[in-house]
Amino acid sequence: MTTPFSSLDDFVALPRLSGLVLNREGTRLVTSVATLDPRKTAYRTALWEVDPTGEQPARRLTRSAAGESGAAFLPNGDLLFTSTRPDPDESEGEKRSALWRLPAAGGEASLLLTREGGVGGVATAEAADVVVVTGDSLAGSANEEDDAERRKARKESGVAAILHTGYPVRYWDADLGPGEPRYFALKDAAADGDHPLEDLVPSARGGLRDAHPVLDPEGSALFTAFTVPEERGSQRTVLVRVDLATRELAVLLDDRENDYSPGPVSPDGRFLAVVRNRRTSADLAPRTSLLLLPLDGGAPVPLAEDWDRWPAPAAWLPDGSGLVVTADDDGGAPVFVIDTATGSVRRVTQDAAAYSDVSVSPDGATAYAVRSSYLFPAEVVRIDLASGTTVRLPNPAERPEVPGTLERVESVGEDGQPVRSWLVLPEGASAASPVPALLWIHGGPIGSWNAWTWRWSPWLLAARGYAVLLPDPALSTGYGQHMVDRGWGAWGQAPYTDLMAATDTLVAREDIDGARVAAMGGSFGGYMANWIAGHTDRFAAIVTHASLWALDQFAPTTDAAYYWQREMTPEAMRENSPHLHVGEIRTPMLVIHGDKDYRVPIGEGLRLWYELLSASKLPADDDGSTPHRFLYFPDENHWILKPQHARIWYGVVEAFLASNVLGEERELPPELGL
Ligand SMILES: CSCC[C@H](NC(C)=O)C(=O)N[C@@H](C)C(=O)N[C@@H](CO)C(=O)O
Repeated sequence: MTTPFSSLDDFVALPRLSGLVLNREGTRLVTSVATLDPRKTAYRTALWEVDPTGEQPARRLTRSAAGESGAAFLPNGDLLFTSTRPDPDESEGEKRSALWRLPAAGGEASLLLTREGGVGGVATAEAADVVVVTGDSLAGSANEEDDAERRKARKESGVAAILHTGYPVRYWDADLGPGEPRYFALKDAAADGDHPLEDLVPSARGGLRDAHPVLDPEGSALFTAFTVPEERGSQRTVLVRVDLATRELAVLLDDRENDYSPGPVSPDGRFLAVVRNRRTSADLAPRTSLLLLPLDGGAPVPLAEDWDRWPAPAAWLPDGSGLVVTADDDGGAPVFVIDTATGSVRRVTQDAAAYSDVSVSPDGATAYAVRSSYLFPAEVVRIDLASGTTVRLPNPAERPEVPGTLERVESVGEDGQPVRSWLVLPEGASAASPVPALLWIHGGPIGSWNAWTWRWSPWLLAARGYAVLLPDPALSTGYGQHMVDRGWGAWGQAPYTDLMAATDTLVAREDIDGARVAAMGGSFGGYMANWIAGHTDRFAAIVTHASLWALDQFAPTTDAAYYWQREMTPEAMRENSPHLHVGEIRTPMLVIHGDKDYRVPIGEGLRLWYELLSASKLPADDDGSTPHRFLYFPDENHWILKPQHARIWYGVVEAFLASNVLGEERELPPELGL
């Protein structure tokens, strides 16, 4: 069967949907769809409208070469979005992200706000014409004019230097500073004319980094996580309230045992749902729980404290009787409703899919969400909150047909813990015709194989005849706190033995050829791939993407050193570091790394590569030849995002597996110039 997964060109051209917002009346849904640009070298995002009734086909709302994102409705139905499209009133404007408004009544989108430091995100109040935008200002700028002048001076002098006094200095793939995130109030966004900005937290410093404002329904206050620096390069996030009229900032929750971030405000404005993340240590694994914080000054009350899942709050029921949440659960992330009076939890959606971006209709009967699974990419659905019946609405794109089947399988860890996996089987797999297989290990490590990702598509391998096992070993979410606790600070133990147990179950199947099995992982999954390489020879090949190699080097050089240093003592780093086992590696390895990876810095990939060639049991020969390969992306980050690079990534992985697992040679992508 030919599907889009048979051809890498077809695969990268599949449209990718994300995000969903609902207007106040519950009559309009807007989502984003990324498609290839005409040169096929970048993705371009446009906004699409999806009919909540399911009667009309989806229709495209925006169209520009720059693309659009960050959709948010105003109470009057106008749609705000961000875009770097050109300012129609400036012939030679610089390309920067600005705020645009598409009128509910129809017509062209107009430019609402442009500023030198750009517009990052936008938050709107449900019942008032109040908008808060996020955007960068230089740390020393007194106001918008001053900021524009300082930026100009910096640019004209060609100075890129940044003087730091604190930590962190980088995030993901970007240098932090001298710009810092701020929140700006923009009044009367629905009206024409100028919209002066008010800097709501001028003393923010780095406090609003990686935070998102949540507005109350009346637009009188915003709630946000605020990062507070601590001694020795550490930090915590506290919960703050900013009064939009007075700009007064009040700290609502702050202690050294937890990080806090805001969920939605109750419809009556009396309660804030709060996510509490326990501060980790070598002995204490992460734990996520919910609080209801009375906004009249009362003490926070835990919600559904005994529920052994980690909820992400999405929306309140309009009468305040329930909080709609999603939570990882056994290879999915269903929608649940928590009764706010009793804390009892009711599962709403019943399928094995992962839900996100949930909003609730004004009558409280219906929810709308984005849903995906390993069978289909993200799509917009309508959910009957009483029955859980879920309907796929007419979407901007059809589901791509997949070349095989998906099964849920179980194995047993050394301590008796059930270890659950998704198994992708290619067409034709049978006892008479057993197929080669790939163990694909997820990252995080706190996470789960429960949603479609474009970066890790098992179907491309299935289309080439491989079975792909996607296991959730120790440290995975959706199986209770114990599953996380049993792997915490001991990555080379239960996570590794769980993966081996899952592999044992895989190769015991009659439809799998146990002699032709490879292992692969990215990021923390790459760490596990490296650990596997030094501890077993059972795999014919190992692919390790953006992987942690030498933990004592990784932990202080990653962009969030404090996070990993809390989990790993120096002794735990020694006990769990793959680089100390390089001398045991007898398996051909494909190392992949992007130079702009600040999460797992390139030093990990460089050192792994040199140590493989110089110190493994498969070192480079005296003529320099080696079974190992290093695929290096000078301009990609932790993730390989450019469409043509994704094509190269999958092409090289496939050729490496073919050579080492199947004993077959494949042509490498010609763009590699070999
Ligand atoms: C403040 S660092 C938190 C670790 C972070 N965790 C998650 C859930 O992503 C992380 O970036 N871990 C990486 C080492 C990693 O494994 N990332 C994976 C999973 O997100 C990836 O594919 O990027």
